[in-house]
Amino acid sequence: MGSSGVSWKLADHPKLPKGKTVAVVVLDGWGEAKPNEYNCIATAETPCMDSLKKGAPELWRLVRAHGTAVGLPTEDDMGNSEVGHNALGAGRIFAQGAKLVDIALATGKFFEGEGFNYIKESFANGTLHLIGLLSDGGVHSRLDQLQLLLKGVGERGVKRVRVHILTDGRDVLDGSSVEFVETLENDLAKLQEKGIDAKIASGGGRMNVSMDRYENDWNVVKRGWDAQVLGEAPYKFTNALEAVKKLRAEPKANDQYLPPFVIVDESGKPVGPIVDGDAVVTFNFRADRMVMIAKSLEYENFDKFDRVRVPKIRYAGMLEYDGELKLPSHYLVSPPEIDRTSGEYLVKNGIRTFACSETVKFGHVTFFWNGNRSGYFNAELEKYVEIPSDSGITFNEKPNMKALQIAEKARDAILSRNFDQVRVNLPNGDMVGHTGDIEATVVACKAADEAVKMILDAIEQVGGIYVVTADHGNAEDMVKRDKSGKPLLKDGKVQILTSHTLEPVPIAIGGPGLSSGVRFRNDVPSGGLANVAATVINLHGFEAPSDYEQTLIEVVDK
Ligand SMILES: O=C(O)[C@@H](CO)OP(=O)(O)O
Ligand SMILES: [Mn+2]
Ligand SMILES: [Mn+2]
Repeated sequence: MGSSGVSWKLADHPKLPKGKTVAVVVLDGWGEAKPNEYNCIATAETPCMDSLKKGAPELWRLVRAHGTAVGLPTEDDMGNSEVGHNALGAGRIFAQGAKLVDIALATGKFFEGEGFNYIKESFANGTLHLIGLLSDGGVHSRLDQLQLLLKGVGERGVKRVRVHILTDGRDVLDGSSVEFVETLENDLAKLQEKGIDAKIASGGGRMNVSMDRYENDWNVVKRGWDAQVLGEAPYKFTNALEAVKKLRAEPKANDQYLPPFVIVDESGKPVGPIVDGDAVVTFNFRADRMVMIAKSLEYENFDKFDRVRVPKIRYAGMLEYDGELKLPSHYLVSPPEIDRTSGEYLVKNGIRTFACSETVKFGHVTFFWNGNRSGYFNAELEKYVEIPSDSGITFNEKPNMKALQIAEKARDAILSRNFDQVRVNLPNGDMVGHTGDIEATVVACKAADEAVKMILDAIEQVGGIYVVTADHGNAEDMVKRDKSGKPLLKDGKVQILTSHTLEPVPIAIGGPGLSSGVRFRNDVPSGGLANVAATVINLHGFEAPSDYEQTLIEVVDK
């Protein structure tokens, strides 16, 4: 037993040997769907992934990657990277942020906790600012939760509310921002009827304003700061609906990338800069794209950009966004406590681990994989490598991204024989899929397939084992469909789907180091991403902890 009372020692697997190099490849946004013109994976040349599927039927299968299989509230919730990598790494299903906030709101605990009491102190003399993604996508935030929050603060003495909206178009259809703003304006009007001064104060597209992640581009957060805190932005409007409609009318405009704007009164003064004595809530529950803004709002010493004026505020996150950094120090709902992840077990059993991706997904194979924990468990046994992503472009401009460089790093790590597990995330299908550019997404899928090939070749050379899977769907379906599966039209054109999907994802295992007789069991038909951890632990020659979701493999005598 360790000092924490956890017994970290894993039992030897009765049949599987230790000492094989295991490559774990996560294709981001790579689901399985019928081939058709909107399935970029099927359209793309992907000889490597095709051969895994066709080559060994007992070593290829599908696993669930959405809804309750990954801890989301309902089966209508698409998967996403956070919940997907959490499940892959943790081997168990934890109720995720979306669900935890739902429960806290339903039971009323939301309004009784430390975080809420803290911000409430500003209600009498200050303004409450709510900053977050205005969307019902359910990946980072949900509109109905924002509505309940607004109603709740209205009933608890708030006098002045300012909402700083970030438009989506990534987890929901492009163009849907207009309806979301209309809905929000209605809710604010209800508060106004009760005598509460409630308005939208600023806005901008999520990829352009505030929601950067993994320090890819601090300018994104700065643009948000300027609009939300300083009340400065290149565009000024007297009303948010007009703002979104006018900005969308620009050629090539798109909800994800709307420029920052502020709402001003008749005299041209911004209606809601953040000032001393105010309270601020970032209402996204998901962590990755809130860490940077949280730092800018909370840290006294901060040098990522010039904040110009730093108001004394009471700030709370919807959730705690980084458990290691204790960031932010106040939050409304406690995050899932994801403990005893496979990464921690394996390192404590001597498995030397290498993990790599490019910036936009680096935290996925490290932070999310390790249960939302930053840093190493044991720096002597682990190495995490981040390849800088391109910034300031949309990824359809360079759909190959850094797939090749990631694969080269993985190859070198495998061939060095210094690592027992070499884990990567290949972002292409997802990041390019989110742009809605079908041609570019086809190129992206080909690039990801080539990267997989390079890693599998290296595994071949060292006599290792590979596990190739994905975290959720995206590139396999690029069109919005009706219930019967037919593409939905709007103004005579199909509606392009930029979001993730509800599709299952493939998992393939193999390689010269795989013991003969290993095959997928057929008694785990509804297996999901959380079953992968036990599978990988087995392939390293150990039995998984008994409370992990069961392994997907068995070893039959041959
Ligand atoms: O870009 C993101 O933040 C989400 C979509 O909102 O994608 P992923 O879960 O793949 O990171
Ligand atoms: Mn993903
Ligand atoms: Mn994505």
